[in-house]
Amino acid sequence: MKTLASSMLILNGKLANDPILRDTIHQFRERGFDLHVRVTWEFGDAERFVNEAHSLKIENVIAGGGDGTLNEVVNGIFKLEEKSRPILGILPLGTANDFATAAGIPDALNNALMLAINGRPRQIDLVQVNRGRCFINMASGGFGTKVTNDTPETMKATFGGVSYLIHGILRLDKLSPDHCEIRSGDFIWEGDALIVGIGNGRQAGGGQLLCPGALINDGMLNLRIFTGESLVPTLLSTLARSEDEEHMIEASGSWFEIRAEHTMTFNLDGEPISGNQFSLVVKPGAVFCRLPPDCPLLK
Ligand SMILES: Nc1ncnc2c1ncn2[C@@H]1O[C@H](COP(=O)(O)OP(=O)(O)OP(=O)(O)O)[C@@H](O)[C@H]1O
Repeated sequence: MKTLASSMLILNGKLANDPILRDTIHQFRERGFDLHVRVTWEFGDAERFVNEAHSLKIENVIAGGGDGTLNEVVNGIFKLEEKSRPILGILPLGTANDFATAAGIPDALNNALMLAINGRPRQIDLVQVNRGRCFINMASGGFGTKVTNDTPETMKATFGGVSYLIHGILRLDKLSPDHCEIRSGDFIWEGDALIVGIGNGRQAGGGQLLCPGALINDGMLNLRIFTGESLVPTLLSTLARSEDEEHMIEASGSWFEIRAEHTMTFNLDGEPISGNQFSLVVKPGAVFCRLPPDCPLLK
């Protein structure tokens, strides 16, 4: 008889007491699933739990939270020796869940948990930044990043994903474009970037479709730059027409380098990183992830 694979759910502590989640986990255990749960309290916990799962030889590690929790779990997995990396599962419980949404992970808790435990594992790319942390979904810079990083928790709790947009519009006057140079192979661009999206996945910042053609198993990154010196008119036209070619630059490559004279902030799956030089390199097929059969992010 085939034994069920063991799984560890690494749950963001903000969500630990949700009664529906508690019920769902109990139901899975009653059905015979070997499901361990660990709850984080702060940054760093998720990675420690990944290490624990690895030493217990647990097959599936499930990120239960938003994009930030997913990023921490992915980084924990990436640091392990490639051959013994556990399989990633995703239980989207955050405010935005940008990666999970674009990947077609079901909203219903029990369906998402079943997929995370039993779905078909697919080999997907990660992206390493400055030879350090990885992201699975997207590096976004400029307007979108400032908004995502500054959006207050109370606003997220009240308005959900839309709060990023509301908060951004409320503080338009304080935002300015980033002057930078971006290159990859033959591609080189220098100018004022309003928003920079470099995607393994497709959307960031609570539903902003920055890299609509990106795939997570093609060994490539998709770049989209929204340009403009005058923030308000450009932003408004960009929001109104997503195919505004005059203000949009696109490229793809297996790596990108970005240089800026001033400090720029990039948001890697929800976690900010600041500096004036960034190198982004695809790590092809770095992790196995359980995804829906019709996942739009797979080629
Ligand atoms: N118990 C906790 N309470 C508050 N924050 C926590 C806790 N445990 C971990 N964290 C931190 O929460 C951040 C990740 O949050 P996560 O992305 O999962 O949720 P979110 O912000 O609601 O989601 P989203 O990014 O989709 O808006 C990480 O920086 C992590 O270190």
